[in-house]
Amino acid sequence: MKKRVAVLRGDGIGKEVTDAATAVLDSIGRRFHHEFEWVNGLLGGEAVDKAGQPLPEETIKICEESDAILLGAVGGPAWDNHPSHLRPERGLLQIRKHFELSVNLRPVQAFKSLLAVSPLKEEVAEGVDMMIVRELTGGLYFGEPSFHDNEKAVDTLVYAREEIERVVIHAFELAKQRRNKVTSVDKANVLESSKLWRKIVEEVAENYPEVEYEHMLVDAAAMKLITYPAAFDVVVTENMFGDILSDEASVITGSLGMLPSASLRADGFGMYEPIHGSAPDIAGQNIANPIGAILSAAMMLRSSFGMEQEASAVEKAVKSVLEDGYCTNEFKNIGRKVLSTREMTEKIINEIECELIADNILSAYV
Ligand SMILES: NC(=O)c1ccc[n+]([C@@H]2O[C@H](COP(=O)([O-])OP(=O)(O)OC[C@H]3O[C@@H](n4cnc5c(N)ncnc54)[C@H](O)[C@@H]3O)[C@@H](O)[C@H]2O)c1
Ligand SMILES: CC(C)[C@H](C(=O)O)[C@@H](O)C(=O)O
Ligand SMILES: [Mg+2]
Repeated sequence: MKKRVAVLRGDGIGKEVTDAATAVLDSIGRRFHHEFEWVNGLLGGEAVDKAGQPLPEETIKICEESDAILLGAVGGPAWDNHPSHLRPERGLLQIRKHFELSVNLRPVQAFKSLLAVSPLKEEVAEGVDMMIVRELTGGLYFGEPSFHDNEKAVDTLVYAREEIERVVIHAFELAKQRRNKVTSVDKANVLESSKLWRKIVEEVAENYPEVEYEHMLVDAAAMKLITYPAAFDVVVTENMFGDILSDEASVITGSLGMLPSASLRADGFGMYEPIHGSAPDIAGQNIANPIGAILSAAMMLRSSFGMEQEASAVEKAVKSVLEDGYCTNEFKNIGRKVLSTREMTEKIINEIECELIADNILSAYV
């Protein structure tokens, strides 16, 4: 199968981890006889510098002509004082909005081999397998008016029924394929938007009698997420709560660098990116953890291309390298074998290609 993928490496470690993800997918291509055509586009700070805007028209065109989008991360101190329309993060919000990527899936899984390095007690992190479903194109990030001057600052939190319905339905559908439980997180004791959110969750739930659901206020959810994370199956929430809770949940896995994500349009078109940022503190040092980006690529294989076996091969390779005791720099000082970004990527590729050699030997005898 031939697939064309728009690659938006972005800024800082975004470039390093995206290179890792495409290298891993090239090895999947070799093993399963697929051809991935990578088409680079500018996004974020580099796009501001080279094209005068964080999301150039040319990038939109490249993405429109592709089967999926792979993204690194954007931002960095060089652009922190730019006006809002020239901030790298603005480009990210624009691309999410342009492609109507309203459902953002952020799976959180505790790898057994990393349980000992999670800041949480082993018995708390053990068995965690949750899916955070974050609304991605509404809420505070996009509401108007939005401005500040020296005396006043305004952000607007707006949600239309349809925006809430589609993400909540997605969450209940996912729960049906998982453990039949939805936790809807809101702030309905204060926010009007959360009151509508809660009402819609109850309406949708009526169509899913087999799915158990609960409402949880976001402050309590933030606490329960790290004290009793195994209790969560599908967590559905609005844009900003989902942003914050998913970084918090990454702690369960041991590192922010571990978490992947998929941002999906209603017709299945998707953009795939790790949940972390451009990490200026470690950029350019070849020490970033590429696993979040590599697992995002696996989500792309499964969700955009229907390549289940290929996605599993990536996930299996990641798991196996972690089980062999390897890790990246943020896990140093805990007695594991520390690899650079590129070395970790090569180890994962070796795992994938070992299986290729095994397949070849096997087919020679069959
Ligand atoms: N999707 C995105 O493009 C995205 C997401 C979050 C933040 N950002 C942007 O990134 C910039 C930096 O933000 P920040 O520092 O608050 O958040 P960050 O996620 O970039 O980094 C937070 C901390 O986690 C560490 N970290 C992150 N990813 C890692 C990885 N793969 N391996 C090892 N360690 C990793 C960093 O070194 C840092 O200490 C800002 O401009 C922000 O707006 C972009
Ligand atoms: C960079 C920022 C706009 C972005 C967000 O808040 O959505 C990031 O934190 C993320 O989680 O993808
Ligand atoms: Mg975030």
